[in-house]
Amino acid sequence: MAVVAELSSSSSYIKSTRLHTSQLSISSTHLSYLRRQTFRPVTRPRDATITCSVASDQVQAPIAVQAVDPKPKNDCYGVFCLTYDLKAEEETKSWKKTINIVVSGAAGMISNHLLFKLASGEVFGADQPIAMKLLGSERSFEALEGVAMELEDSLFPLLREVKIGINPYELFQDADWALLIGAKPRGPGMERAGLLDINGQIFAEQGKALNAVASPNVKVIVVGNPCNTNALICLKNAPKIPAKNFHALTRLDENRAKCQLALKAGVFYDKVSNMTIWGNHSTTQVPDFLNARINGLPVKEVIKDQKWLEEEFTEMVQKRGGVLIKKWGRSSAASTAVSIADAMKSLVTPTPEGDWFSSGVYTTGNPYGIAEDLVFSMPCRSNGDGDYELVKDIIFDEYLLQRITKSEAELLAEKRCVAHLTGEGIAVCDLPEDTMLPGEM
Ligand SMILES: NC(=O)c1ccc[n+]([C@@H]2O[C@H](COP(=O)([O-])OP(=O)(O)OC[C@H]3O[C@@H](n4cnc5c(N)ncnc54)[C@H](O)[C@@H]3O)[C@@H](O)[C@H]2O)c1
Repeated sequence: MAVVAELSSSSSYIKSTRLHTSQLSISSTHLSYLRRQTFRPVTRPRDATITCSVASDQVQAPIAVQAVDPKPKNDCYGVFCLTYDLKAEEETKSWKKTINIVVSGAAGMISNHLLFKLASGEVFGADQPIAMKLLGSERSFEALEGVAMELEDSLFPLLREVKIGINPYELFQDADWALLIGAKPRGPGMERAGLLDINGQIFAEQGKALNAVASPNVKVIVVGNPCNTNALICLKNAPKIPAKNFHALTRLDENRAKCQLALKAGVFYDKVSNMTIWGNHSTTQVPDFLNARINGLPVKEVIKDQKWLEEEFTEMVQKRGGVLIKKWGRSSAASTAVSIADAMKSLVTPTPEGDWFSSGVYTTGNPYGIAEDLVFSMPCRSNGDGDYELVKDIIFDEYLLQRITKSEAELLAEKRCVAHLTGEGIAVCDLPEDTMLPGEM
């Protein structure tokens, strides 16, 4: 049986293509084949949609390719303007509904690793189509095009749509996930308060845009620093979205802590579990060796060197980012991207029995006595539906409580410093000290 694909919107498109059924099936490999071999536009298309009609067990003819109204500039990028008709595909029950993922700072170093992991299916699985909306700054627009070109050339079967732009209100439309990475780095001589203000404004604006146009159950992971307070600003500006849906990324810190414990204990790092990072993603963060386990045993039963745990280990995790900059000449990007993918996977797959993961989440209602209305890294578990709950059976000692209190004080001060961005009045900046981000020297 032969099927026909026709494009009618523009003479610069291939007008008609005949395919044999052997070339068409519902597998991602074949969809990739179709994209590669059949529907490649002659010039960059902006005004056509391809509709594929396929049955679950066999291909149904014909494949109709419909012209649609011209789309506004940047509505889709290049080959991704040739979108498959997902409704028809969903009828086959072979493909899941497309997930809309927004990535801000998409032309930056972290995104350069992350986007390709997401598009390959690593987070959501090999049968989950995704659409990517890439948000950049005005300055990075050309670079965004470069990123989109690389995504085109990667021929990812699961990547159904790519949009690039600089307007969050356009790109956040119906977002299921928002990975907010884009932020300004702290410049020479800039006070931490200055960084809080300059980046806080970005996250206030993006919170408003999420509130206006994203899916009401969008999951938001804030990576751009200072990420805890940026996440707080973002959620305060998005009252329609549950505060619980906002996360500040502390997974990289958790991964670093696991690695150092494994190294000291002489075991492979998959033997380290129950690792909590408490508090702020700054040098006041607290890697919790009291509750962590190695081979199922409390860390302190395996690593008996309390001084190393309290001093060397803690400081090593807190300052790992700075040491890496010294070696690399730039901040960690690949391992940060890995940790973002880990953080997402932790929310969409059930947490292994007895284990947990760290994430900077909203403190209101927390069982640990941490001040309410902050975004604070705490131990979480998920049943894989995108939501999480805080872990209850945690033990504390004086050392741990003292450290947590210090990080809490820092976050309370950061919150006062951005009151003008959270709708809580006039900002008063009395930061206890100019602590650094883990990636600063
Ligand atoms: N939470 C963590 O664990 C962690 C780890 C590493 C880095 N970070 C932070 O992540 C952020 C990004 O790091 P990177 O290495 O990718 O930086 P980068 O400078 O390579 O990229 C940042 C990108 O964001 C863009 N950008 C700036 N303002 C924007 C805005 N308003 N909207 C959209 N895009 C905007 C820039 O043009 C740039 O392309 C930094 O704030 C960094 O401190 C966090």
